[in-house]
Amino acid sequence: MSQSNGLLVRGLKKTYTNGLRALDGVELEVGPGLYGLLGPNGAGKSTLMRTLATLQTPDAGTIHFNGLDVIASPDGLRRRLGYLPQQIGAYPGVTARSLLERFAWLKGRTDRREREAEMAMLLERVNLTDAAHREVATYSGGMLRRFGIALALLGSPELLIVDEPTAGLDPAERNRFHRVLADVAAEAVVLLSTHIVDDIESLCGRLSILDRGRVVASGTPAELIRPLEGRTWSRIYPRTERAPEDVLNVSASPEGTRAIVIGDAPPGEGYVPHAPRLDDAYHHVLAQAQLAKEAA
Ligand SMILES: Nc1ncnc2c1ncn2[C@@H]1O[C@H](COP(=O)(O)OP(=O)(O)OP(=O)(O)O)[C@@H](O)[C@H]1O
Repeated sequence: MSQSNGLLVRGLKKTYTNGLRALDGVELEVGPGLYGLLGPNGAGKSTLMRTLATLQTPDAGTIHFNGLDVIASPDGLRRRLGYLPQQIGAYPGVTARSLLERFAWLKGRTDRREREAEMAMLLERVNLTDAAHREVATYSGGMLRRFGIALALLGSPELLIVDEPTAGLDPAERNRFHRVLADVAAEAVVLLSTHIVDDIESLCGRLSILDRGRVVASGTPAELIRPLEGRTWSRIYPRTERAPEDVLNVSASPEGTRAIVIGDAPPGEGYVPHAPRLDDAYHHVLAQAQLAKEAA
């Protein structure tokens, strides 16, 4: 990718004052559309998102967005940025409409007609037109998330950063939220951070996996799954039997525990071919990263 197209991150490092190294040389290339950032708890996703959103400064490395040097000119990015943090405030006693209006003012929308037109368009886009006169504090988790998107989209950002958006949402709200994001991604670069693999698999054309402050894999879901094709096997262990722990992935199933292993042949009695999914590739990449760390 050229520096003038999308988000380009090189060698990004951040160590907190307590000595914790949260970013350890992050390399990332994010083009137009929806890009996923996946990683276990503590991998550094939020630190990376806050740094990209210019809310904290890195110790080293570079960030460019559409040719702009973000570290040298954070205000230049802020004008083009929408950021949806993990939590948005509840603002007791304030309706969604009036809160949106206040934020629109802050974004420089001083012309009343323009402001009203943009607000109406955004409320419609996130499906909250009918609920715009309700207090934000009375919104459900899903409505709050969608309202957060409307706030983040004020000023038509070219880059939208979304941190852990669907935790705690019911499936219908989650789908609705995904549709809004996919819609936005038709016109902007959208970076979505989560530890929910299914969200990325169903939404993102490309993704990176972050582990201990480093990007350990990047590609399309199909590219990340490909090395496992024809090499994964599964077996359900009934509750009376102990499932092995040193496998690629273990999960609960109604009949017991499902164990998934990698190998060129079935590892033993009762194993059947398993069609690998992004979840398996994710565990494989993390296990490889752990082995590489131990060998170093
Ligand atoms: N302000 C801070 N001071 C010290 N350590 C911090 C600070 N913020 C985060 N950390 C630590 O940095 C590491 C990365 O945290 P971060 O929140 O970026 O990870 P994450 O991938 O977003 O995790 P999660 O999915 O749990 O939100 C963690 O070990 C965390 O405890």
